[in-house]
Amino acid sequence: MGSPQDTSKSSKFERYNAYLVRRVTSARLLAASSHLLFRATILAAVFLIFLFLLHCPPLLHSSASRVRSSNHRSLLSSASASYGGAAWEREVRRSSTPRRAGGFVVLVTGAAGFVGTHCSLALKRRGDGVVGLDNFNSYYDPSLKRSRQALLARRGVLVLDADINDGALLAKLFDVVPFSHVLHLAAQAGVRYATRNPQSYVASNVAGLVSLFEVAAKHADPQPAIVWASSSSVYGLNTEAPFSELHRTDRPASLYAATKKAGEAIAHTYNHIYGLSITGLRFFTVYGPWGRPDMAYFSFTKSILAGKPITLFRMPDGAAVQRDFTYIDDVVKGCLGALDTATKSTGATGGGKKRGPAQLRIYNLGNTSPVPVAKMVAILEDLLGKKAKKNIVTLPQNGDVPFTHANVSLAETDFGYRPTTDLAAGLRKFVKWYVEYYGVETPNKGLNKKSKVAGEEEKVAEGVAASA
Ligand SMILES: O=C(O)[C@H]1O[C@H](OP(=O)(O)OP(=O)(O)OC[C@H]2O[C@@H](n3ccc(=O)[nH]c3=O)[C@H](O)[C@@H]2O)[C@H](O)[C@@H](O)[C@@H]1O
Repeated sequence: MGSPQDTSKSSKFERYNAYLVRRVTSARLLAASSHLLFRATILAAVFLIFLFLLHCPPLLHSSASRVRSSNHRSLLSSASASYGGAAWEREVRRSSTPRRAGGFVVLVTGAAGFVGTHCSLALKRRGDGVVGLDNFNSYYDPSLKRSRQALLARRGVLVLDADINDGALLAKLFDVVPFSHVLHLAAQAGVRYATRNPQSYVASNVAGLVSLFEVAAKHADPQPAIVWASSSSVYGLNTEAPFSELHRTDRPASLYAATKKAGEAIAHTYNHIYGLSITGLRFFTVYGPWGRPDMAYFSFTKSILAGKPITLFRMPDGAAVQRDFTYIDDVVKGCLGALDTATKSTGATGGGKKRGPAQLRIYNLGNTSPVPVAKMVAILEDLLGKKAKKNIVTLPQNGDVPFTHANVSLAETDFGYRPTTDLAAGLRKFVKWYVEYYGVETPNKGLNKKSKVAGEEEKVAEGVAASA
């Protein structure tokens, strides 16, 4: 039996134990609740950040679109987004200042492209101020575009690395320079490639065109007059020949043609609402020095010299496929004629409506004499002194049309457009340029001779006619 002292001792122990249990329990509770508090704080912070982002769409949008656009750039171009600053503005102003009284101030888009390079040089040569832009995408060898850019730089024409979808850059350019004209040649070209990369046509030929028209209509002060490149392909399945601007163009055979036709409709809208002066030029298979490597005459030359086979299309009934091949110098004269006869835009800037009707024009710029593609190959064989290995196949269903043939009487009446170069003469100039530019030898020794006259060599290599 325990003593009363023992009893009091044990109850002390019990009390002490109970006290310990209570402390441990409350410590556990405290730890658990502080964990809970910590988690709740994290959750609340995440929730607050989410709410903040949700209510700041411009931030979300701009960072997302920057990521998208940088992805796009890394895929398609090496364009750099850096622009602005005193040095940049000085360069832009220097390039755009005319050297003749009443000279134009022209923004040329796609200036490092084939037609863009030739037109920029021709404008600069006659004393107009020119600033070019190009996104240098990799649709075909960007090093050729860089060589054209270097050629333009030697002639005092600045070509910026920029995309026509970059509205902020376009707006900045119009802030720095009051362009009187835009020669809009930037586009996704190529008829058959549209089945492989349809979105690139929508991005350049539709969205890019709208981006340019938006800035020209709503931001530029004064509004410029715009001349832009449409295409013979808009005639699509039209069977009436030669193609006149009055013929149907509502049956495009390729997505490329459809986007160019859409461009013509979009031009109508911007002319109608904002009073933009707009001229569309339907180019017919333009070829020549500094041309596009994706085009048949260019890639055939490369393959023939390399001894590789070429594929020649013919119609299912065996008939020849024909093109109204048009030499670059003739097209340049047409572009300059269109610029020279373009009247001023009539719209108010800042999103205002037009003050009166503005000019809206469409012209064919072709050669007026279609040539079978097989004949083009025969001319190349002759010039190169080497036979092609021909693989003849039926025209695939990928957007090609059987023939093109331009009626150019409208352009002749309005600005004296008259093509003067036949295919044999034009291809001779192209092959001469090709041989010099790529430093290749041909079995035709006459073509390999270098010019002995000082300065002539560069002219031949540049393939630029002094008259253009
Ligand atoms: O006139 C136009 O609007 C268009 O002219 C050319 O388009 P295309 O006439 O198809 O030019 P190429 O690709 O050089 O073809 C020329 C001809 O060679 C034929 N061809 C092409 C490639 C090939 O491997 N084999 C072949 O027989 C084509 O069917 C076509 O008849 C340009 O590539 C387009 O950008 C331009 O807008």
